[in-house]
Amino acid sequence: HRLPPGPRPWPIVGNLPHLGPKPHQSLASLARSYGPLMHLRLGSVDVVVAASASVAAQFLKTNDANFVNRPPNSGAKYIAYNYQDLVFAPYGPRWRLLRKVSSLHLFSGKALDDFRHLRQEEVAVLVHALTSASNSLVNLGQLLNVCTTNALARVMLGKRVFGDGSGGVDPKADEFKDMVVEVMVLAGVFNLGDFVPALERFDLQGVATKMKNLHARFDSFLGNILEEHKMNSDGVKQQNDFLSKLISLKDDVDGEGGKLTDIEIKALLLNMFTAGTDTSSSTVEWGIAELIRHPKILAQAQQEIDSVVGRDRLVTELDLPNLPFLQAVVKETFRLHPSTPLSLPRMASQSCEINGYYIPKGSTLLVNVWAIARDPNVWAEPLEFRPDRFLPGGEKPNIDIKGNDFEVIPFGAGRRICAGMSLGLRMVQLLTATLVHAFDWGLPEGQIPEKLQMEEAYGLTLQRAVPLVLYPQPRLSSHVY
Ligand code: HEM
Repeated sequence: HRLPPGPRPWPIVGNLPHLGPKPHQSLASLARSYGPLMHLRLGSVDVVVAASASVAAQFLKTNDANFVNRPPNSGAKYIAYNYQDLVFAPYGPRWRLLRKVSSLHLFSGKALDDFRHLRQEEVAVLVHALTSASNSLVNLGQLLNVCTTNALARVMLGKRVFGDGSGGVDPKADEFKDMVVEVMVLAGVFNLGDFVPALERFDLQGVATKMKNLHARFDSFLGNILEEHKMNSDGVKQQNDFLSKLISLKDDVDGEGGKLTDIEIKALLLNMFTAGTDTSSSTVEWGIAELIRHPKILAQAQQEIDSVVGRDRLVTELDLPNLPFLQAVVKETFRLHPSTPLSLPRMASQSCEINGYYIPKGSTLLVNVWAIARDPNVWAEPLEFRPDRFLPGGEKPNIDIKGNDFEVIPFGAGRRICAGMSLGLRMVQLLTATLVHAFDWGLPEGQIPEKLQMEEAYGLTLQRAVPLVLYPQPRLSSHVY
């Protein structure tokens, strides 16, 4: 029963103080002392941390069946309708049903193709908004977030949720993004009550209270949408959007219990709107920031798109397979800036052995995807932004980022891999390609590309500490805008 090595725990709180303000960074530096498979004790909970590709593969491939559940946590309890959602559902028939319904109507190849025009329309709205602002500074992350949220809303609800379609800033959109970011910040807090049961009722960090308040705001937003939808769809012919399909599911189509309760429907919408908006928009924001720091790479990406698409129209999703350099830029962005640096936690259903070490039943597994993708034993000059490492002749020409090659797993891996990977990847590629092709980017006066701030903020998702603020300068034929 030899546990993996790790730092010595303090009484009661264990290794919680070791996590510091940015746990993915602290855990990466601890792994440099203790190795890629580490054991920590957070309060009374055993936690194991995987920080190399081969250790992650041991957990998420060889032993994936033992790690298909997520550990109990206050976010699932207070925000995600007490585990009635997809992200935190216990592995079993209800998880399978929620995942199947989402895959079929949102993420399958057919669903993605059916809704391609909606994503492209929303991206065109964003381009229009950026063009109108071309002599002034824009907060790129904010506008990207409006775009990803509206694109998702049109597929899920059949309509935008924010703005008048001009792509400009709507105070409601700001509030919604803040709510999503707050979910990620709260879900990223290592809440004492989750690890020291005796302290749970005192809610010392105030996390549970904030979660309950935030849940109430989301619930009222989602409850209104659901009621409105039910009223509008009464007697009218079947609508094509995801929510209408969820509402009209019938009982037990295939013996797995096909009908969803109102709570399950709201919980699923909550999952998609939180997991599927800021993850994609902030990845694009990081990518554009890297390209601004690397003008030669930006020029090369623009040249590729110009030669495939020309300068008389915007990029479409159908162009993406013909843009290998752009795809390499996106891979490199996901490598250095994975949206969820510690993935989402998993839990050992049974005790098991990994690399000769004992992993106790009930242990929480954290996979440090951020550290894995910067591992100097696997990547040459890991901190450099070098997309050509993914191209023929580079160090990792054939690697994909879809959970098969453990050196870079921004979407996780195994049975509980990101449900929205296909959509997230497409949206990030389309947005990055469009922003690169349609604009040159100017920095505010006094800022220079090499010195652009690249600090990370705290949270379950990787936000920029300083938002990217830029002057967009159109570079295509004027009729395109
Ligand atoms: C940049 C894009 C995205 C990234 C990097 C990302 C990353 C992740 C990661 C790391 C996980 C945990 C996987 C694991 O446990 O192994 C996850 C789960 C999940 N993601 Fe994403 N995600 C992205 C976009 C999306 C989108 C667009 C949606 C939906 C609209 C979505 C919905 C989900 C859901 C529902 C789960 C839970 C799956 C389950 O527990 O079965 N994600 N995502």
